Amino acid sequence: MLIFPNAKINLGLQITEKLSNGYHAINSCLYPIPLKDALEFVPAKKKTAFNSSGSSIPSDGKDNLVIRAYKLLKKDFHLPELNIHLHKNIPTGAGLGGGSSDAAFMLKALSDYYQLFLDDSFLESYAAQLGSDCPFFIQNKPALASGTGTELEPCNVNLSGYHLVLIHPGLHISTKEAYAGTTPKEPEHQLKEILEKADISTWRETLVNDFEESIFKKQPILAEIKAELYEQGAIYAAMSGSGSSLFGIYKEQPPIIKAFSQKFFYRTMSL
Ligand SMILES: C[C@](O)(CO)[C@H](O)COP(=O)(O)OP(=O)(O)OC[C@H]1O[C@@H](n2ccc(N)nc2=O)[C@H](O)[C@@H]1O
Ligand SMILES: Nc1ncnc2c1ncn2[C@@H]1O[C@H](COP(=O)(O)OP(=O)(O)OP(=O)(O)O)[C@@H](O)[C@H]1O
Repeated sequence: MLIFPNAKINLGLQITEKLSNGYHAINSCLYPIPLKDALEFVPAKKKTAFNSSGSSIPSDGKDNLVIRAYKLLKKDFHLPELNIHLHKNIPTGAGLGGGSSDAAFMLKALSDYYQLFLDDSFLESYAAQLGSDCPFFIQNKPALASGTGTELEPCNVNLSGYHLVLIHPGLHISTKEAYAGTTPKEPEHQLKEILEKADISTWRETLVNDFEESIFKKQPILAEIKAELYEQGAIYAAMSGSGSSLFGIYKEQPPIIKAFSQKFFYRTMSL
């Protein structure tokens, strides 16, 4: 079976409280974008084997999230051994949810391929065990995430027809460290109101990623990239997730920003 896990961007990210378990309560809209990995698996005659190609995956000392997703289902359902290949296109540690997406797509694909007939809420409960961003990729539609990010409700925001510029300057930011550097606070604006009622031209003033303040202080290049995205005509620009990717949303296909396209991961896509 061959599948194409896509990435996400965050539209707004409000960090509202530090929880007793060390996690943080957030409000954020997760929005799918057409930047994809490729993931293939076939039944194996011998023990399960995993290999990957494309961009590198820094080891975090644990199994790859694809394997962790497979083991999670195998524990509860009788699944055969597999040969698995993952081709990475989505930069890691980039705030794009690439690993989370790979894991969620693996759960969905195994349920389909082996006819487990697991519904979305069941799959989301498995995904939540793999990471805060994982459940979103089960339904993979614009969603308002709250709690630690695993509580999802549909978000009626539609960016079809707009163009996106995505820049990853190659800074791998640990999500854990990013959260540790923030100061939780009550949000000034209701995310749902901004996204579902306010015109996109107002987002620049109200749609904030709370990670930016602390991360931009440590990595000023990120603030420079965001400013240049606006300089080039973005209606809205921000860092995605805990970074370090930045994105700009444009009405028309924007010019290539050569200063960045020649040295960073740089993609433009239609939404
Ligand atoms: C920044 C976001 O990507 C926004 O979409 C997510 O909140 C993070 O999702 P993720 O990368 O799947 O994060 P996880 O792998 O679940 O958690 C990594 C680490 O980030 C911190 N973490 C994560 C989520 C959260 N709501 N509060 C946290 O403090 C915890 O220290 C956790 O150990
Ligand atoms: N299939 C995978 N793809 C990418 N990273 C993986 C994968 N499996 C495990 N990882 C580990 O998970 C870490 C985070 O991966 P992921 O790409 O989800 O985070 P991210 O890009 O920072 O997205 P976000 O911050 O939005 O969650 C990587 O640094 C890597 O060590």
